[in-house]
Amino acid sequence: MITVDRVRKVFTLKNEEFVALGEVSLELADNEFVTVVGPSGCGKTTLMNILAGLETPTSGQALLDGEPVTGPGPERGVIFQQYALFPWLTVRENVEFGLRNQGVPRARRRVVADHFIALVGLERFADALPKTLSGGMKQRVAIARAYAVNPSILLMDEPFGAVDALTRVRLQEQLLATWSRDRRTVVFVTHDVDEAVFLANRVVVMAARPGRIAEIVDVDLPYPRTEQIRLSPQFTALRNRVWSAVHHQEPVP
Ligand SMILES: Nc1ncnc2c1ncn2[C@@H]1O[C@H](COP(=O)(O)OP(=O)(O)OP(=O)(O)O)[C@@H](O)[C@H]1O
Repeated sequence: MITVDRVRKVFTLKNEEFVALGEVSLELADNEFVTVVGPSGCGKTTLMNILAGLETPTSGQALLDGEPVTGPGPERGVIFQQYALFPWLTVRENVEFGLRNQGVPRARRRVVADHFIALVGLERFADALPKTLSGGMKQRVAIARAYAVNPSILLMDEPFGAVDALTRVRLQEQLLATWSRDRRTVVFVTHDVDEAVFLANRVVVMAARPGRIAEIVDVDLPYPRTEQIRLSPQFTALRNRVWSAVHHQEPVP
């Protein structure tokens, strides 16, 4: 279980304090798929960085199964938009990297890496260096690399932001297929309300100034999420509800 317990994050810039996160509290059960949406600057990335152990809260804490998060850990796979690949390693070597750290034997590493490279549709580029790939392709390598080490928690911050619309739908479907086969906890930040509703069993809507949770919407649509579900009136109703929670926020005086 992930617990966010009264987390506050204040940044100080030129002696001015900026409250990126007010008191945010949230509990995520194991194997939940939670998406986080909200206007720019509402603290989504700050929250993810705190869960990833890359940033410490000013007060309050994040806990994993009751243990405070004090840094990154192998049980948390991180896929952030800015999360860079190693430029001197090929696609396959990048995907194998975490497995190598875990001491997985060479032959097994290759099988696992090739499986996830195929899952993101990059078989033909397994021996290529990152600099020869487009932004969206690099992001797919980062996804394959995170999946390969099989973390129990996936933290994804706008992972599909840089990919084209068609690839995006394909990656959404693959992510859900992987998650359905092999459930794990996913926290997924997006700007895209449709994506938030399509993927999640709960959508956390955040508001800005100070960053806080505005509303949590349960998405009681069955999995697998099919195109039929995407086109259903229930989906549209939920999407409209999340949309208005994001776009019609009362400014804080
Ligand atoms: N290291 C930092 N120093 C100072 N201010 C920061 C820092 N990191 C974030 N902030 C500020 O905190 C606020 C929240 O930033 P954050 O990146 O978490 O928002 P976000 O919801 O992810 O935004 P976006 O959707 O635009 O990525 C922003 O106003 C940002 O300027």
